[in-house]
Amino acid sequence: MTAAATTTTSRLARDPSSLSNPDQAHITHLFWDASINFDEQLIIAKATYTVQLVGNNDDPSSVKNVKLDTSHLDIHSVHVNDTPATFSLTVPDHQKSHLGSCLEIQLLDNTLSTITITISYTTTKQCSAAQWLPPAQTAGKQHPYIFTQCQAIHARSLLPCQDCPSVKFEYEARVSVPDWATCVMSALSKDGPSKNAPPPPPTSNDDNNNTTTTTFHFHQPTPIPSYLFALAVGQLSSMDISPRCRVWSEPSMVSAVAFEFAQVEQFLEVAEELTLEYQWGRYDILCLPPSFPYGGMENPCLTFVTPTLLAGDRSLADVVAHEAAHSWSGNLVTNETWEHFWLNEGWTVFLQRKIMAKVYNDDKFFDFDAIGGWKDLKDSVEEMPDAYTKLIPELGDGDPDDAFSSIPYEKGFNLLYSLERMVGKDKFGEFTKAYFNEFKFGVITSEKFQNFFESYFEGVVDVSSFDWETWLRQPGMPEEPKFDRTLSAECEELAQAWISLDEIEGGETPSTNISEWSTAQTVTFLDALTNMTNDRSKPLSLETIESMKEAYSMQQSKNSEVLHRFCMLAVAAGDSGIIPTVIRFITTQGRMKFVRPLYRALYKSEMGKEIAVKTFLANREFYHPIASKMVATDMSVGKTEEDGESKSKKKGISLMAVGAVVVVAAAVGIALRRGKR
Ligand SMILES: CC/C=C\C/C=C\C[C@@H](O)/C=C/C=C/C=C\[C@@H](O)CCCC(=O)O
Ligand SMILES: [Zn+2]
Repeated sequence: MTAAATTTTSRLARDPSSLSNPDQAHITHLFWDASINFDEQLIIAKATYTVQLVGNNDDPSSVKNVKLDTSHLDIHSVHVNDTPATFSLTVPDHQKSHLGSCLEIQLLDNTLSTITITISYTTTKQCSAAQWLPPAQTAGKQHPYIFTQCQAIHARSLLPCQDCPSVKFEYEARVSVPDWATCVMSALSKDGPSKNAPPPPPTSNDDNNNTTTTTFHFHQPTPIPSYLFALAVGQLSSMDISPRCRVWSEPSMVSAVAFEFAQVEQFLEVAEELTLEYQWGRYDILCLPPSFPYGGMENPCLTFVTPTLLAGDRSLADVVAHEAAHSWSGNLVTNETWEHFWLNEGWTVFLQRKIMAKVYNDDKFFDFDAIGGWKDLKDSVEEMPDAYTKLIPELGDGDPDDAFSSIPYEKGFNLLYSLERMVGKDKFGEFTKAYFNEFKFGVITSEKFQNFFESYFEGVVDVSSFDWETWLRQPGMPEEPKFDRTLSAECEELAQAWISLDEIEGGETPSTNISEWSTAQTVTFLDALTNMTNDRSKPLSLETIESMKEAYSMQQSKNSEVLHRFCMLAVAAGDSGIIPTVIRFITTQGRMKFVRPLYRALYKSEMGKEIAVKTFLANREFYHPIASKMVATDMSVGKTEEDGESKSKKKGISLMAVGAVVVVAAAVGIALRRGKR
């Protein structure tokens, strides 16, 4: 490990998203002993932490307490060095409920620099990190399922921790589950004959409920921040796709998942050429049930992905390239606080585009994909408050989930792209390797990044003209770079042709045959068309939408990216015929990238406002708690159904007056998920 590897907490910026005190003490190791109780939908756990005390002037005896983040945990007991300890939980601030309560553990007469803290606790129904799925929400329909999503600050609802990315710890885990289930974690298995083998059923015993259980064992020897702690338990199968890569999913999907992500070994090899050797041993992929709220989550050793990537033709596998790239940017070099999130995501998008350009053997793909990213950036800048359009957002004690958008991804990418253009590709390639090598196992801020860049190029290239201040601290869009539009031109021309048809009465339907186009081309066409309608501040007409349906049948697309974009255009056009398709789409998968804009668009439209609220209320249990919270906020729906109704009524929406079409359409979602198609 390099010097950056040591977490020198005294020099860390204060993290506004955590109530813990890492400047006084930090966790270096966790042993997590947990039992998954599907009947009660809770986790009963004992967490044992090795904690290094720092204190004032490096005097451990000055540390009076250790403060940990928790959220809705039932804490049963706390021991310090095997002796019962006094602890208290602060009352959560309702204005900042995402921060949870601080667990303060008193240290008495301590002179040791390293102590052990053991906490017995149980999670509760309010655990925002976990979604407990009933059998009906799984592909197999036989058994329940649980999965977690901790980024950004949900780990505290799963275990007491220093829920700030600046604190990195190794972990070991022993997880007891029903004997039909398999447990996977963001770690290496200790159960197989070798660490690479799928775990055989390890030990069996009877727990208190007389259910036969199996215990799985894991270790994560590379220190991780709390947001990368992850777990899934369900009926799972696996298939090897390379010596270090295996896919996991419910049994009926595993071949499809193996086919879709077969390129992952190649992604890793290209990423290694761009950065440095892969550090995590294994790179496995878990394809989750459809309510997983993100495209992918870079949990170390085990990326989590949404099944909406299963297009059947590998056309959406760039999300896996993205998650694989996080093995360096984010997981190895980690944003010190969430205000520097762009360093996780901007770098990851940059590496992802380099990887895909190499895999497609086409340099021009880099700009082609960046053009799509530019549109996402524009949309986010229009939608988000100014404070969140800065690359270093003013997060304060606001909820990081509220600040999440494409901005850190795409503005961050464009900052790196401008730097690359300034110094040249070759030099930037060398800088990339130097950067990951310097900060691996450590944490990074925007200031550290700027300093490292400037000193790296000192005397080599004049980089003094780069306007860091505007890039990092000013709101809004950066200046648009001159992207190479060779690959996008045809897609943009077709979009222009549809706009012309839309504007000229009796015009000709464009004749371009797109049946052989790649998904990326189709998506670029739809993005360009959306951009053009936004620029002229007028949606497409109903006639144009009808002609598009006839020409391309995108309303029936099996590709989630294509279907999503077409649905957005049709809703904006006021096409009530698209509503059943939209409802089916937003009630059979819970990926926020698709679900949130569609709910918002429906909610904004005259035809869809009541439908949106009613559909959400009828299906809210289907969504992961994070998605449910975000959609509810987007539509000002309250926490409970009654609350939602009263809030909606205050906004002038009568939920009683929902038409038959709405009820039928909402039922479609439920029936489809129950497999009644
Ligand atoms: C500037 C914002 C500051 C902090 C926010 C950090 C995390 C926020 C949070 O809401 C978690 C995000 C997790 C993202 C996981 C995966 C994404 O790459 C998915 C992107 C969308 C998709 O493809 O579905
Ligand atoms: Zn990412």
